[in-house]
Amino acid sequence: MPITPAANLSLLWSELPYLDRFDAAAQAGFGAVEVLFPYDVPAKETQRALLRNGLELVLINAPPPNYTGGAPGYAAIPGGEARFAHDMRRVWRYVEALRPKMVHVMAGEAEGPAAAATFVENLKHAAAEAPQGVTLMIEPLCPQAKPGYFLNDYAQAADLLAAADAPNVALQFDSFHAQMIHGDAVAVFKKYRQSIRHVQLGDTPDRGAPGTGAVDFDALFSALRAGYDGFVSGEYHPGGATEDTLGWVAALGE
Ligand SMILES: O=C(O)C(=O)[C@@H](O)CO
Ligand SMILES: [Mg+2]
Repeated sequence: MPITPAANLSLLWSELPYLDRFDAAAQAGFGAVEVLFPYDVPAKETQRALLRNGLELVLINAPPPNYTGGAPGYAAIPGGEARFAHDMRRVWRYVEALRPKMVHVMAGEAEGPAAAATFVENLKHAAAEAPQGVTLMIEPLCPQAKPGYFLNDYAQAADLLAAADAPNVALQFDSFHAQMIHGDAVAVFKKYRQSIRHVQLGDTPDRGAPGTGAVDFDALFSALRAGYDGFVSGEYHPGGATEDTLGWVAALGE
């Protein structure tokens, strides 16, 4: 599969009602989209929006459904195993209807060895019950965007992936978080390339569109073209009309 651009419909076209964003993405030329939290509407409605636009769904997040104000996941919370298992049952129902290729499993707010062990066990269980063809993703989130979040470093993610040791658990690389955490998103991409199965784009420090901040996108896109063949999703705050921020789609292919 070549590099395929995708639009994150939780951040792009956020001024439109949720279901209208699918139409806007298709009109802008996208064939693939991702949605962080599709749980506020029945899966059938999202399914219809995908179908009427011929769009492929790349990724959804594992709950919490109440992301705005709710805890950012339970996978790494010691004692939260039952809640995690309950959440995953809901995720699988949405996966069955929407057929995303990937599910980002959110860790939650925690720290220390017990949290790491809990995260690994929960990932193993979820990986064993994931439908064929669905990959579970883990993603380090920077403290500036997600204070207290357990998974906040790419070396930590590599250790967790090694401990989970499952072929359907992989790393989600986000240029915004990688640059904020480690200061050089390109170096992070190259170092962890073998574990990366999904790429998201945003610039620092404000999570703006590619080209508005400090990430070296020329170098990142060269590195992607040199050996990455998955989806590359715009996950940033457009700060205006989304259509005016899509120069990265053409630049990816140059
Ligand atoms: O915040 C990000 O970056 C993400 O990719 C989300 O999946 C977290 O909800
Ligand atoms: Mg991301």
